[in-house]
Amino acid sequence: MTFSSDNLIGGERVPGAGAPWRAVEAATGSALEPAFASATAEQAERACALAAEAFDTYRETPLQARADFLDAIARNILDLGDDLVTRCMAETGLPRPRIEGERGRTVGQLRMFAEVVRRGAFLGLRVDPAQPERKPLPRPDLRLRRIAVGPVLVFGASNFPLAFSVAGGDTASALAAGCPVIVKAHPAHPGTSALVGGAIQRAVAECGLPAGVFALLFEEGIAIGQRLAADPRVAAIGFTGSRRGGTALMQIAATRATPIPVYAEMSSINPVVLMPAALQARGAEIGKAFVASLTLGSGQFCTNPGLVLAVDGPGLDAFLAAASEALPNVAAATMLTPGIHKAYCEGVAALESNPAVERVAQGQEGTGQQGQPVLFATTGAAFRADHRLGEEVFGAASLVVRCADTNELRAVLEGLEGQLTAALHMDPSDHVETRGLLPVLERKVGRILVNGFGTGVEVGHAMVHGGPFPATSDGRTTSVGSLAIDRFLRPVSYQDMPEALLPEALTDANPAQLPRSVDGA
Ligand SMILES: NC(=O)C1=CN([C@@H]2O[C@H](COP(=O)(O)OP(=O)(O)OC[C@H]3O[C@@H](n4cnc5c(N)ncnc54)[C@H](OP(=O)(O)O)[C@@H]3O)[C@@H](O)[C@H]2O)C=CC1
Ligand SMILES: O=C(O)CCC(=O)C(=O)O
Repeated sequence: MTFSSDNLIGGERVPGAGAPWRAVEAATGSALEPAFASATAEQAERACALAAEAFDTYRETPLQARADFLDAIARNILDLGDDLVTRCMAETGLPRPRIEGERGRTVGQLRMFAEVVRRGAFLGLRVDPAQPERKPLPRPDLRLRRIAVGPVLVFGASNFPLAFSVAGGDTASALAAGCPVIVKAHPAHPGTSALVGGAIQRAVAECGLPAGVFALLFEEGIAIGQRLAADPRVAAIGFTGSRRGGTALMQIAATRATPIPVYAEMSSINPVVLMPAALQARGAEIGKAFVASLTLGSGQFCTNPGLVLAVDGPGLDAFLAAASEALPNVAAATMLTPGIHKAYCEGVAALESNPAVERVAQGQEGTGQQGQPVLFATTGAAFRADHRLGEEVFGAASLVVRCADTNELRAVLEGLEGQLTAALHMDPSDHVETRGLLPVLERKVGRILVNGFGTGVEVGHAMVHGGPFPATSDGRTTSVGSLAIDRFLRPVSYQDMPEALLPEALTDANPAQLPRSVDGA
């Protein structure tokens, strides 16, 4: 399979400059062709200029045309066929079913946003007709719509090379909102990024859109990403990755002459709360299911269950026994990058050396860049006394906290940082006790789920994949599901604007019959 390793800017392929670098085959560590060269400062500047130039045209494209564009991207990604799957497997070490499933999710996500665009409800149209006779003062005519915020900078994630990367949720929701997108490809999967970027670039041309609607820049390092984040033409940033990277971008965005929002998804340990009746009835069954979720994708999910909380007793013992039986059967799996593998090994070593922590079980030993799954346990008191025990170890490691009673369990929850998810395992007789925990969980997490695990986010209209800091930089929103479009929209109100100058959707005729509220109804 051959493909261009050039940056994609303004409908053209533009070779980068500087020392060439190559993708690494995750399983073997060997270099993969072709060589990539990082984008230059001038190329970043050009991508921003073209995005700004395209903005006013793109945001006013008819909704049907914008939806067709999203559908065209989906089609072009599928047309890449097995070339995309095999390259992605090589670069990430993730198995075929996972990559094929993720491709389906990516394409489905684009099509969902196409449908959202066609329906038009995202525009949030509101009309308050004038009341010239109102006393003591007449009321003006007010009409509101939401417009796109401007060019959006997206950082592809290492752990979801398709669904959270070049054509992932951030890109799909920004394009749906009417924002041009500049992607900084993750250097862990540049070939995958090049293939998907080509699919988007072709869709831009096929749909007759301005070429600045999409750009893809490669970089091994952070200088170009930081330059793009600081560019005055960039209006918002989408990011999935480390807390360090996310907070660095938040800092850049907040200290620009014109600060902009950063939607960064960062670290989360996703508490799993095992309620007493559920534990007593099926502790062993939950233990087995937990191991499956913990080790999925070598644990490289931000929704990975990194913390388990329960009141100590025979039910928890049964859970631990089942998990300890299942875990040694799990093979070590290749991790995404040497850096992520190293960080995982260091995180595990820190837990191993903590005197308040015991290792309960581990999976099979790995070689090279493979991560060995591991399960630890500690007490509620120890967990509350040492904040390091609440830090994310990205990979298949988890910590069980034996709580003395429900009060201690609640105190542990109260002490947690913001999280993407919390999973409750409970039976009907646990309802009263669980009700008492819900206000705490609502304050701490973006999604509360019952009798399951958070890995494998459903892409839908009622999904929240977000949460208070540090799970994300802005807990008021989501990066998965149709609500993600709200991040890239801003309301504009038109007061006493002549009908001839109003956006079509706000005219009395409303020719496309888009949904809108009148006087709040
Ligand atoms: N919560 C989550 O969803 C995820 C968390 N992680 C965590 O992140 C760790 C590293 O994984 P990785 O995916 O490489 O995440 P990083 O945050 O290190 O990198 C993500 C992207 O952001 C860029 N970047 C990183 N730091 C900066 C910065 N200071 N300024 C500008 N750009 C920056 C990277 O560039 P470049 O690589 O070129 O330097 C890369 O393109 C993992 O071990 C894990 O702990 C990772 C994936 C998902
Ligand atoms: O669990 C999922 O499906 C999504 C996880 C995720 O968003 C991530 O790991 O970055």
